[in-house]
Amino acid sequence: MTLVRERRHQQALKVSPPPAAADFTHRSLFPALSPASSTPDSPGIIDNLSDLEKVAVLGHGDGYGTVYKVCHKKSSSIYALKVLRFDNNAASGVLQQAAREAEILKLVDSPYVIRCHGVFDSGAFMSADHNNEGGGDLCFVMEYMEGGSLHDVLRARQRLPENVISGMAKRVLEGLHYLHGMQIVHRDIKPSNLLINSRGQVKIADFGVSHLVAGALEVCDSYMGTYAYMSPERFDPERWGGDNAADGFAGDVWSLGLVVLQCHMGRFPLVGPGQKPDWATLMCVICFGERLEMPETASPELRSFIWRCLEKDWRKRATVDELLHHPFVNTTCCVSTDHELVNFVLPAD
Ligand SMILES: Nc1ncnc2c1ncn2[C@@H]1O[C@H](COP(=O)(O)OP(=O)(O)OP(=O)(O)O)[C@@H](O)[C@H]1O
Repeated sequence: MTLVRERRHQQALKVSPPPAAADFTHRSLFPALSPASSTPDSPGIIDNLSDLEKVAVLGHGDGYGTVYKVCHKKSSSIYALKVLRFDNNAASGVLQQAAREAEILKLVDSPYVIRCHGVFDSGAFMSADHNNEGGGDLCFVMEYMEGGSLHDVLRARQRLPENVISGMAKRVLEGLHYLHGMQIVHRDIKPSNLLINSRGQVKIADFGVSHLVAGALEVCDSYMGTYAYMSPERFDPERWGGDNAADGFAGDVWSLGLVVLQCHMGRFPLVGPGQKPDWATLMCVICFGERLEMPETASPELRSFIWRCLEKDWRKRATVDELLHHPFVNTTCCVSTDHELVNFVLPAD
């Protein structure tokens, strides 16, 4: 409990940005990202941000980011544009996060992970909305996911039926399998980072806190993502033997298990109904509490799946490979097809 007492002052659900890195400035970040790149199968090559027209605001991130629905004027294709705005005082941790997201997005190419069609470092796009205070924008042109996030779906539907949960879980596992194969640990799997399109495809988004396990992009070990979905070994590495390398993959599995349980229960599972998950409560439940009781309303397959994900000792927790063979995501009659999933998520008006 000493740890709880020591850290009780940290009430926010977000980890603070890492300390400033001496050599990480606007100068070293932005030139590395220009010019924008387009993938070969993008519907139209996006040469310039002025090719895009704002259609609507899709959502806001943690204070630095806004996501717009945009139209590519030449091809009439629709994209999502995530704009991260920095002023001259932007903390270097935020710049690191943005650079990390850009670098990782450039590497990934999977039907289970959000596709990035280009990264721009211009201030032009936001200049109509904001006073130009000498800062800059980092803009990610991403595929547009019409169904929004799983967070939006849960807000509208509360609980999801098991076939929809298993269909979603299977797709997220495929995405994690791909990312982990690239030595990328996501570190922030949560409902608002799982997006759904009009074909019923579920894709992993938001690489702000992702982490390449090996290689030059391993820039910050202490920046870890949202507390609420954080595994015991990431919350309290000393007690649970976290070492920031091997356990990283297991941490993504824990987060997926919590998301799956939340989809079944219709609320965040680690605190009581209506209770806010503050830091101290989460610490107690995740690091010191007993293993969660599996809900009796769930099928044996679902209970077993969640049980294997929420094993507190990361060395005994299921791997993504094991879970891909689990009956919960492999019983044909129970796993929703893309068609069933999209009908549930995007019901006809
Ligand atoms: N590619 C996309 N297509 C459609 N909607 C999107 C897309 N990307 C993001 N959104 C919407 O915009 C919202 C904000 O996304 P953003 O990535 O900025 O932050 P977040 O994931 O909600 O929060 P955080 O900053 O904590 O990660 C999402 O919750 C989602 O509803």
